[in-house]
Parts: sequence; C-alpha cells; structure tokens
Amino acid sequence: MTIELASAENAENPGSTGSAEGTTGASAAGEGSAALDLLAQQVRDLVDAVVLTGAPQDEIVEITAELAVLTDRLRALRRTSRHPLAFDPEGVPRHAGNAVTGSANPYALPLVSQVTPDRTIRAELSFRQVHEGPPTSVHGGVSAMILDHVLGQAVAVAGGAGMTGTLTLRYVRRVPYGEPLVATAEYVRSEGRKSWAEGRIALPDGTPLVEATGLFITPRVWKEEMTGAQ
Ligand SMILES: CCCCCCCC/C=C\CCCCCCCC(=O)SCCNC(=O)CCNC(=O)[C@H](O)C(C)(C)COP(=O)(O)OP(=O)(O)OC[C@H]1O[C@@H](n2cnc3c(N)ncnc32)[C@H](O)[C@@H]1OP(=O)(O)O
Repeated sequence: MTIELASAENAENPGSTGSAEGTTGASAAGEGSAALDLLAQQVRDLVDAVVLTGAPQDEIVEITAELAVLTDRLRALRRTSRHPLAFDPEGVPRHAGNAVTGSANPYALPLVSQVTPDRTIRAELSFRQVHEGPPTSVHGGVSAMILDHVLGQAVAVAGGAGMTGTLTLRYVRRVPYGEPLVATAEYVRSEGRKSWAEGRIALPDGTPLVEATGLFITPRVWKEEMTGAQ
C-alpha cells in the first residue's frame, strides 16, 4: 500500500518508483530508484570524506567549487513532491526520503530494520565518525533519533502508527562508532490512540548502551486517512 500524505503535492515524482512489496530494509517499500540510492550513498561517502579530510586549503577551495557545480545541477532538477510513504508486507512504514531509514536520503544512516517473528523491530547498525559527539562516542541525539524510529516502527507494526508524544532515554554506556551494534524495539501496550514501546541500542552480545521508552499518539486525522486508504 502506498499513501500520499494529505499535505503532499500531487505533481510529478521523478525520483521514485513507489512501493516494492516483498522486501524489507532501506530498499524496501517506498524506495527510490537504484540510481538515486547510489547517489545518496555517494553523498554519505562524501560527507565522511569531508569530516575526515586533511586536504590543504587550496585543494578544499577547488573541491568546494566543483561540488557547487554538481549541487546546482541537481537543484535544477528538484522534485516537486515527497517520496511516497508505503507500508511493507510486515506493516512497517517506509519512504526513501526518511531521515533515519531513507535509502535516497544521504542524511539517513540508513537504518535497515526487520520485523522478527515475535514482532520485535531489529536493526543491525554501525555509526560512523560523522556521528561523533563526545570524543570517540556517538552523539546522544543521534542515538535518540535511531531509538525514536525503531520504537515508532514497533508501534506501527502493532497497528498503532503515530507521532512521538514522549521519548525517554537512559544513556547507560558510551556508544562507540565504527563497531557493529544492534537496535531493537518492542510494542508494549495501547490505550485508545496512545501506544507505548520500549527499545535499546546494544552491543551484539546484548549489553545495553542506550535504553528508551516512548509514547506514540495516532493523530485523529491519520486514523481517518488510513481507514480511507485501505
Ligand atoms: C494517512 C497517514 C498515514 C500515516 C502512517 C504512519 C506513518 C509513519 C509512522 C511511523 C513511522 C515509523 C516510525 C517513526 C518514528 C518517528 C516519529 C516522529 O519523529 S514524530 C515527530 C515528533 N513528534 C511530533 O512532532 C508530535 C507533535 N505533536 C502532535 O502532532 C500532536 O500533539 C499529537 C499528534 C501528538 C497529539 O495530537 P492529537 O490532536 O491527535 O491528540 P490530543 O487530543 O492532543 O491528545 C490525545 C491524547 O494524547 C495525550 N497527549 C498529547 N500529546 C502528548 C504528549 N506529547 N505526551 C503525552 N501525552 C500526550 C493527550 O493528553 C490526550 O490524552 P487523553 O486522551 O486526554 O488521555
């Protein structure tokens, strides 16, 4: 199922092929084109290279000018609508432009999550040095962003997709970058339009680094639109 949110413009959608059912992860339902995904990955690589560059000043100036040309070229072909929102067969909402999971969004990790048989959201991830906050550690806001998303996915697959009302975090241990980590989240319960979930970012052996609980509220307008879309 592909949903254009009510406020989305209905113009041409050149960068997207809509939903692709039967897959999970960053290239699942709601994906962009393969070429756009590659462009986004190239830009992630570029961001990493910028943060870590030791290039001399004149080289930086020259590279900046070359990049400005490419930026103008892309900006001239700017899309006129959002990437469509779609739900994969497991009920996970996805779209290629999402800030956390979007395959077409260089800002996104991108986080690739799966729904386990017991309906836990599970994502293997690895942060990069560009996510650094305190020396050698991932910025706490970046961890929060990931947890917000996987908790939101957990309530979505339980049928309570919503906007984050509250997100409570406990930073237990520093989060390293450049190492394999696992983010998981589970739906807890619902009361009317409110749903709760909990989750964590942990080492592969299960040692928790950041723990989260969240309340997600399905806006009344979504209820109506989702009912109308099915
Ligand atoms: C056709 C559409 C289909 C969509 C399908 C789903 C797609 C996506 C889903 C999933 C994706 C994957 C996961 C993503 C995860 C990331 C999510 C985010 O980052 S969300 C961005 C950050 N959060 C905001 O920006 C919220 C801003 N706030 C609001 O929009 C509203 O305040 C909202 C929706 C939270 C509530 O507004 P009201 O008008 O619907 O509901 P009211 O009547 O105000 O409240 C209902 C009940 O909830 C309580 N409540 C409201 N806000 C609360 C809050 N912040 N904390 C605690 N309780 C709150 C109220 O006290 C009330 O409780 P009482 O029924 O009286 O017991």
